[in-house]
Amino acid sequence: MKAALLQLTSGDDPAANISDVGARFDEAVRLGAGFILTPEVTNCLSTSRTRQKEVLRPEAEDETLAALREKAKTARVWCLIGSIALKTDDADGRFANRSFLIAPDGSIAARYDKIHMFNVQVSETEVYRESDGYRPGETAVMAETPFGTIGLTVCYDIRFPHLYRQLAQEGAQILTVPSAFSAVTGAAHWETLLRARAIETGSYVLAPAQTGTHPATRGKQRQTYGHSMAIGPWGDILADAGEEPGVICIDLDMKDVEEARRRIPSLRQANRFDDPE
Ligand SMILES: O=C(O)CNC(=O)[C@H](CS)NC(=O)CCC(=O)C(=O)O
Repeated sequence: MKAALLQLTSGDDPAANISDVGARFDEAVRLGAGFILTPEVTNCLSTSRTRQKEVLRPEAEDETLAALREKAKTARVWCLIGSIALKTDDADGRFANRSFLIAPDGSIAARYDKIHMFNVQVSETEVYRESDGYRPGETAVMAETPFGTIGLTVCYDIRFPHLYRQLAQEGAQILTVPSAFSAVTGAAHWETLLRARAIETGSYVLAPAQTGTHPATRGKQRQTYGHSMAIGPWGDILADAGEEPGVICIDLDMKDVEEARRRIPSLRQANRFDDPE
């Protein structure tokens, strides 16, 4: 199975983002991809709560979701929409940061709400409080496909290794980590975190990412790190998209997952530290 990771510079105008991701999606189909993955907040990357309230929609009304379902159906491909920011019925008015797996008939095969919120002071001037705007998810999600079992995660989840170990122990072979990583932490940690999760779990790690300076009609512009990456189950970097928007492709073969886990069986060995008694 050929997988394509789309690297985007989404702004805060969902209509513009749909035409951008649509063009990259078509390019991936032309390249022969049967599984196409998009980054976190494919529909709207914004630093303004006011803007988000104006343009975000509930799941049933979201046009990015509808457009990508239609495109997956027309091309008969699988699609992991890294995430869509959505309105919810949350009492505090918080949004969901939700990842979707779309099947080749256009149906929604799985949904996952990002569990770990990016509440971090990256530097003196760069502070994130994701849980102010988003309601965190509470459950891990896996989905079977004909080319492998997928464990769905998003961005900051990458820093919580127990989630990945649990997904892999329960059968996931491909771990998806769509992201909008900050430029500062990306340079320091991104590649190492992705490769570590692949090595620890003997799994593919597919991380389509946002890149560059994101256009904003309201609020501050944000910078993201780019370097969308596909890591093999032995920890090797199979592809790196660099800093420009674009498409990278790799071949997925679950025999490589089996082989990595045969050589290093740590996934099957006990967590001896869980219970020191
Ligand atoms: O804000 C939105 O609309 C969508 N959410 C994101 O972009 C999130 C929260 S700001 N980004 C991350 O989790 C980056 C993590 C990161 O950079 C790290 O772990 O170092």
